[in-house]
Amino acid sequence: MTGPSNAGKPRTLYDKIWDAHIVDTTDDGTSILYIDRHLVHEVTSPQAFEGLRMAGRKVRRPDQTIAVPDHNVPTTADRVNGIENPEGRIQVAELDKNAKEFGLNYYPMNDVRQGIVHIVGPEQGWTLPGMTVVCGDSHTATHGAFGALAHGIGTSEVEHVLATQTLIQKKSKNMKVEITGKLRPGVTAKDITLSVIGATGTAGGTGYVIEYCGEAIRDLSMEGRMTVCNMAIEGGARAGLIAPDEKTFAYVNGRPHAPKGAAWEAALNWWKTLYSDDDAHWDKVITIKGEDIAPVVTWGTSPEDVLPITANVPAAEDFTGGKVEAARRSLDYMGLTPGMALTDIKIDAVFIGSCTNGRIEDLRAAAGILKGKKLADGVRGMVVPGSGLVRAQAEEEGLDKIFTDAGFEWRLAGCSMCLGMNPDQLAPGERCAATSNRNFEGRMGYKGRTHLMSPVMAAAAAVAGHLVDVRDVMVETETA
Ligand SMILES: CC(C)[C@H](C(=O)O)[C@@H](O)C(=O)O
Ligand code: SF4
Repeated sequence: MTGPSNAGKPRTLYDKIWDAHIVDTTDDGTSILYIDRHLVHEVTSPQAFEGLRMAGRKVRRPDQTIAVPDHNVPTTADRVNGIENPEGRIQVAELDKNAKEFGLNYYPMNDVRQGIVHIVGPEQGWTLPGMTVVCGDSHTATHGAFGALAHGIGTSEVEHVLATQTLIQKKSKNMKVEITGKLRPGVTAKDITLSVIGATGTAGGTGYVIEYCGEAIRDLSMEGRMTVCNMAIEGGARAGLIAPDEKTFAYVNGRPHAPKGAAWEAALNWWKTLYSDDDAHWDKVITIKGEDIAPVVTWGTSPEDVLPITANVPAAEDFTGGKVEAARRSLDYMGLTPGMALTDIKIDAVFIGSCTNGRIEDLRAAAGILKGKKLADGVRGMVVPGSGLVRAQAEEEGLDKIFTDAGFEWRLAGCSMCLGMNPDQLAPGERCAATSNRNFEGRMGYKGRTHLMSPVMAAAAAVAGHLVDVRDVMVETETA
């Protein structure tokens, strides 16, 4: 067995967390990592629990395993009977059975703490700096915002982690994405993360763990940092990380499962060592000026199909190689004419929610634009808080009223329309301004069309009835 041997050498944040979790490493560099927190949802866990049961094994650390249904749950009042698809009903019932049988930390559908797994984890203080966090879900990258090494795993790995609280991994390379300086008004964390993917492509991060840094990242709230890390996976990276700082500690402090008293002080001492050393080695570095980032929207069916809202819809010929055909297909699916202004794209629906942008700050930002306004004629809108607690907080602040007055539906927590695994779906051909993270063909409903953007951009589009530059709306509001 080889233990951490890099102490003393300059290391990145990723190196430090990795080294601190090695149980063993073989000669080919494959390691067994200790896993601190294991989140499970209903979609990718039933077979893992079944495998465990068949092997006569138990969950190694039920106290560190957190279960919550999110993908299939209806966001309307009748949660239990509202699950239309039989498979979804079985998945939710299985999670309920497994969570109880194995004694997991469990937030069932009728618990106010239920919500999207990546919103519940941080909210409950399960996600802490320096931890390894895994879940059978690609957007586990979200938790990297706390300076935790967090990534998705497959169902067989879910079973392995359940049984052993460890994971077999090869180390990724180190990539630094620096966003320098300040963001301009109207530009948000979502614009940062989409712009990075626009610059690097969906494969740009393949083989890497990304650390996001720079003034514009430091300036973000924890909510914004989660939005950035959430989409690291869309850029192909294994995980995204942001070094913890005072904002991180303040967010974590006092959460139900955060350490308390002397344990808090000890944790804080370790967390304060979690940054990349000055002369640490980076395998790839990308630098983007914060002031160069504009509010962006996607025009195609891949998150890399992204442009500033001031641009026109591109033509397939604007691309090279395999991207030409991909762009042609995207444009055809999205029903767009090359050369038309992005702001001329009319929408039928607006979805504000998901693990990318379903937190309280996102709802506040959207409500800020929607206050005293109405959804454009013929446009339907849905606001889906990321958790029951986000929903309660929003109601306390009167945000629900702003949304319903504007004509939006105010729903219960879940993945909702982000992934049409539940009753919330687009109708064929419907075009949606969405705050989620994937614009794949049919994801939000058969033949549905998705344009990804920030909450303020989605809110502005809701009022206009077409994609619009939120900065124009902000100017109107200021001068009104
Ligand atoms: C269902 C789940 C496995 C999937 C994921 O891994 O990301 C989903 O959350 C998604 O966003 O597509
Ligand atoms: S909200 Fe969307 S992206 Fe997030 S876990 Fe649910 S389906 Fe996946």
